[in-house]
Amino acid sequence: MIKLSHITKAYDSHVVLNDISFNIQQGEFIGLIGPNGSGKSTLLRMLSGVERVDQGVVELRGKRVHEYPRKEIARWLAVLEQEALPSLGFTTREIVEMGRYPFQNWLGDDSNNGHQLVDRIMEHLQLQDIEDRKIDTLSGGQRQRVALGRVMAQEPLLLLLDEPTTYLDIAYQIQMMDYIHQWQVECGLTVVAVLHDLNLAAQYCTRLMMVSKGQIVADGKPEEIISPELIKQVYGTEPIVLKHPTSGVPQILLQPTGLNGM
Ligand SMILES: Nc1ncnc2c1ncn2[C@@H]1O[C@H](COP(=O)(O)OP(=O)(O)OP(=O)(O)O)[C@@H](O)[C@H]1O
Repeated sequence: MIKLSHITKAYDSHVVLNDISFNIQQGEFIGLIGPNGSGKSTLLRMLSGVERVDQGVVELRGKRVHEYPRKEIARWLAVLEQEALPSLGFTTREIVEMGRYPFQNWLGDDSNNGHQLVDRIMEHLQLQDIEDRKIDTLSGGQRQRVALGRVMAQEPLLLLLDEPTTYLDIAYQIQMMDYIHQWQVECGLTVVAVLHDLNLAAQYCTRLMMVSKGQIVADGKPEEIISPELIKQVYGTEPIVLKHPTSGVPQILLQPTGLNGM
């Protein structure tokens, strides 16, 4: 699905991504984790093709990302970013319908029964009660559900997410990740998500890539990546790592440094 070969990207003379290579298979749920400023969002922008690499090659489904016309790539690649919704007076339903744009002809007709799909998504994400509300009147959690509805309407094969749970309370965080996980499992969706919350990342991702100073310093299953040693090496703070009592995945507890030795 995704093949990166020797990607390098610099802004001015500051190297942000340094010789990154990896492959991602269809159906994987990848978490990009790592400290602030390590290059995670930049890497996501290289994957979606909105920014060009300086060196190296990004291939999606066997073809260089920049060789795809934008409308064609939008039929199978969707990006969910923070605060990416337009706010100029659109309703919830209108925003979700925008996801169908890549499938419409010049008359605005949808080639694939898009209306029924939008109805199902509105129901699945419990958006019917607010379908006529302008999105600038919604809460942060509701807006994030609407943004998810729009990318679901796109029916992508590849979903790129940048911090999908920021600003959400714990119930909405779990709900959001559950929706995405269910979609990934049922439809064989490939997901690449930038996540700061290492506990959510370990719960939902099949594979984690730790980004540090523009390089992938570790790549593997959550139980291989979430270790006190690696986290200390990369973040400079050493957590306690425990096994989740029901799922068995590693979970971290932070240790305030001022309490050490008390
Ligand atoms: N358009 C840009 N112009 C100049 N520098 C940039 C640009 N985009 C990113 N950078 C720099 O590249 C580095 C990596 O940024 P990036 O946003 O990819 O990191 P990140 O790991 O996603 O960070 P965070 O976790 O804080 O969101 C940072 O030093 C940032 O300032």
